[in-house]
Amino acid sequence: MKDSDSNSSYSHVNMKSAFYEFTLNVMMRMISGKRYFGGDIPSVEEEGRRFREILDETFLLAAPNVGDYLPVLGWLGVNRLENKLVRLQEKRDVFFQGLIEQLRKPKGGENENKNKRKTMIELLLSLQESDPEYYTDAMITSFVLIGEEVDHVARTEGCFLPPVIEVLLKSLQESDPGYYTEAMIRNFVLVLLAGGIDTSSGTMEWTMSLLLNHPQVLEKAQNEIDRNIGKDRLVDESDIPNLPYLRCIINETLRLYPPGPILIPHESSDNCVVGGYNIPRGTMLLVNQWAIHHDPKLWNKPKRFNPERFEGLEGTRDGFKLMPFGSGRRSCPGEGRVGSSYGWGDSRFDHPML
Ligand code: HEM
Repeated sequence: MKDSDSNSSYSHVNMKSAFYEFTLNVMMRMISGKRYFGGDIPSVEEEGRRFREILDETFLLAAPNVGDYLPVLGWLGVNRLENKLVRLQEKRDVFFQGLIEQLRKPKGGENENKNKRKTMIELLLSLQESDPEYYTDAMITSFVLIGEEVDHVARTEGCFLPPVIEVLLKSLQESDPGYYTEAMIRNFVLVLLAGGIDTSSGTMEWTMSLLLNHPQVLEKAQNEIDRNIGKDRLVDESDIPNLPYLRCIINETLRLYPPGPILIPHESSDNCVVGGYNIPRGTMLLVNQWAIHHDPKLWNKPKRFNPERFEGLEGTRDGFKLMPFGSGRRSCPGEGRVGSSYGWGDSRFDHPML
């Protein structure tokens, strides 16, 4: 890959680390306002690496648990999963409490106020003045923190979103300390990070691998970027809606290599019938999304990487045939972000290769 920092020609790039660090930076900026990698501050990078170890351990312990299928093993304490989970939770608590404390520290006087970003609540209150019926107090206090609407507000007001932890601490915890406890904030942040980092960086890695192995698709994607963006600047997040072929590539990558091949285990809240089988209430259900995405009855030549099959499709789902973000109430809340930040990340890596 061409090295943008030097006049010299090409250098080897470890794409796995590059995508992981990029995604971790994006997520951490959103959540705590921090950037771990690429800033040349060793102590901050060290904190990033510590966090990565915590995430790796979380995924190792979240792998299918044999005790779920053979409960007797769990009773005998064969893999001591519960002890390991308790120890991991202690480690995670220390890490996230540290993040909370850093953001709680009072920040410097007047200068800080001059450059201060508007908080999300301030933005919403200014909108309330123009449209009080829609932006009611109840709507503002219950506003979903991560969502398209918030993005929209920030964009139309032309400012950045304040970090999620700051909003949780400053506004929500102050207004309802009984509900927004520090344990709740720590776990909320952990779920967002655990759900968002490996899924996004892994998908970027698969996309790059597929593109390098299908040069004609890469060329078509580059032509689309040239036509719509030009060669004088890098792709920006707001360009993504003008890059429909890139969207097809993302969908085809997610079809072939969904980061959650059996989604997250669900539990039936009532007796129900699925595909003719009676499912009692309280049964653990796994959806084999991998099998659906590769089913020859649903897809023409399912093993082939063929982004064109998604031409004309808006979004990232096609009925129940394509559902890389799951479905229903517990589907992925990050879906809206993924098309923009992940597509943007990948296209930035595509672009310098021209
Ligand atoms: C390529 C990127 C991503 C993919 C393919 C993906 C996929 C998924 C899938 C399949 C589920 C389980 C849905 C189900 O069981 O029905 C899920 C859940 C979840 N995802 Fe994502 N995700 C991605 C990125 C993100 C991002 C960026 C975030 C955070 C901003 C995120 C946060 C979450 C959370 C919090 C859940 C749990 C939702 C719940 O249990 O109610 N994900 N994701």
